[in-house]
Amino acid sequence: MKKLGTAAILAGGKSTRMGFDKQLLEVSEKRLIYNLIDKLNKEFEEIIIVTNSPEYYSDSNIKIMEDIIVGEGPLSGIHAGLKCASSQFVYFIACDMPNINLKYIRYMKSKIRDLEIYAEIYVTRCGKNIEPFNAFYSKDIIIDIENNLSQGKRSLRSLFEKIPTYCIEEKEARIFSPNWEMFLNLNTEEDLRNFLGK
Ligand SMILES: Nc1nc2c(ncn2[C@@H]2O[C@H](COP(=O)(O)OP(=O)(O)OP(=O)(O)O)[C@@H](O)[C@H]2O)c(=O)[nH]1
Ligand SMILES: [Mg+2]
Repeated sequence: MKKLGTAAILAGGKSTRMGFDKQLLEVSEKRLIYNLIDKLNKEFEEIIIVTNSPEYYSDSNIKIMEDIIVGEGPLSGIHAGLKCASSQFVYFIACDMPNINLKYIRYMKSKIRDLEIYAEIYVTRCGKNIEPFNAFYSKDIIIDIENNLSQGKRSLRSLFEKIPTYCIEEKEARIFSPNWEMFLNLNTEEDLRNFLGK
């Protein structure tokens, strides 16, 4: 199996804070998710959208995957993305993250390929927290996600605590994205207005 090569976009959330389905977000009259796909195509051979509304994507040749364990939040999406992926590690991004940074993706890939450490998740630290997206997860953790969800553990944090996780330090990541724009996510209408400069 190839080590790298698959990217997955999570697009199956409830968008409660935004008030409309975020997978339909538009920037300059183009659907944001298609911008993400165009960029990811430069760095990945396989792109998967994990959504529960496949009808939104009839016009595209990307892979569409629906949640297998439905209704458990981001872990549902990561689980389905990993199941569907043909590479060992999968890059995950959320459909509301407009600033994909290809240089940082390449940097993370080089860590996965070249570091002589064992990790199944590659994420970035931000203060005391961990950024769950713009990150890589291994197919080997599918079973751990299933175990967590069967015990009602829906948080990504409980996953990071139990699985060998490599954290890129905030200082290191800021070299690529000084204002942390590569982790920006548009959760509310205000976030969207600020992003569009309106
Ligand atoms: N496939 C899938 N993706 C999900 C699910 N829940 C959240 N996501 C995705 O995970 C990412 C981060 O989630 P949030 O930003 O909290 O999105 P959300 O849950 O739709 O928004 P809120 O309801 O406002 O919290 C987004 O890309 C969501 O689409 C789910 O149950 N399935
Ligand atoms: Mg969000």
